[in-house]
Amino acid sequence: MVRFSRVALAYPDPRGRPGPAVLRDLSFTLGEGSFTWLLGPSGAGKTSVLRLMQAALRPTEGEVELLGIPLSRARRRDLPALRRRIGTVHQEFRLLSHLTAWDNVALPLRLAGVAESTVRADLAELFDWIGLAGKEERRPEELSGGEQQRLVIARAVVTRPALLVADEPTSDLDARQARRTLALLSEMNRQGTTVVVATHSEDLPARYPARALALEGGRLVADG
Ligand SMILES: Nc1ncnc2c1ncn2[C@@H]1O[C@H](COP(=O)(O)OP(=O)(O)OP(=O)(O)O)[C@@H](O)[C@H]1O
Repeated sequence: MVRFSRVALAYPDPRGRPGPAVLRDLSFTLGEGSFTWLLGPSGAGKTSVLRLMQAALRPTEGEVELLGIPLSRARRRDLPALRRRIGTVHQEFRLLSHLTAWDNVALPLRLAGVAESTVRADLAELFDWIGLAGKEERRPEELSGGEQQRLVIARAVVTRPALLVADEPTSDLDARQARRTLALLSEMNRQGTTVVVATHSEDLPARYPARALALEGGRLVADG
């Protein structure tokens, strides 16, 4: 499902030359249907790993294979189709403020050309699932932080991605909302989606025991 083989990553410096390596010699495999925590202090490289998992970047060295596709061999024009099979939940919500809750979640389906009758049926079910039935016409600013985050999760899973990647999805939420968000992610996992969640919280992984990859200085320092 996800395979990193001796991956190194360096961002370009302001002159376009490779800067220092922020990921080094990273190798691991995540099986289909697995749930994985990605742990490590700020700057350890968690977001960079997730950006590789979203096919938003290619590694400087080594290979990243996503859903059976090695990024080194993927053509640029094939990447959008691959990215559509990967759901992402970011630190910042990135909801579109001028659209209603309903239209934010409907957007990925409408962009994919899904019939409006299917959109209606799928979204009605999703709004129930995230506990936002009755708030479909609100704009993001009229929802609480926890509600907005659940909306982001609905938007990430509405296309039924094979892989769901979440970067600090609970960092701005209180403990109750954080647990609720995690419950949605683990429910997706129980239904077969491969899930990866980056966090620097120690509390959440203790609550949802699963494999944990720990990064420090761009290297894998623990896997268990
Ligand atoms: N676009 C970029 N250009 C240059 N360097 C970057 C870029 N993005 C991240 N870095 C550097 O890469 C290293 C790893 O950053 P990354 O964001 O992956 O870590 P992180 O573990 O997700 O941190 P945090 O928990 O603070 O989000 C850091 O030293 C950071 O400064």
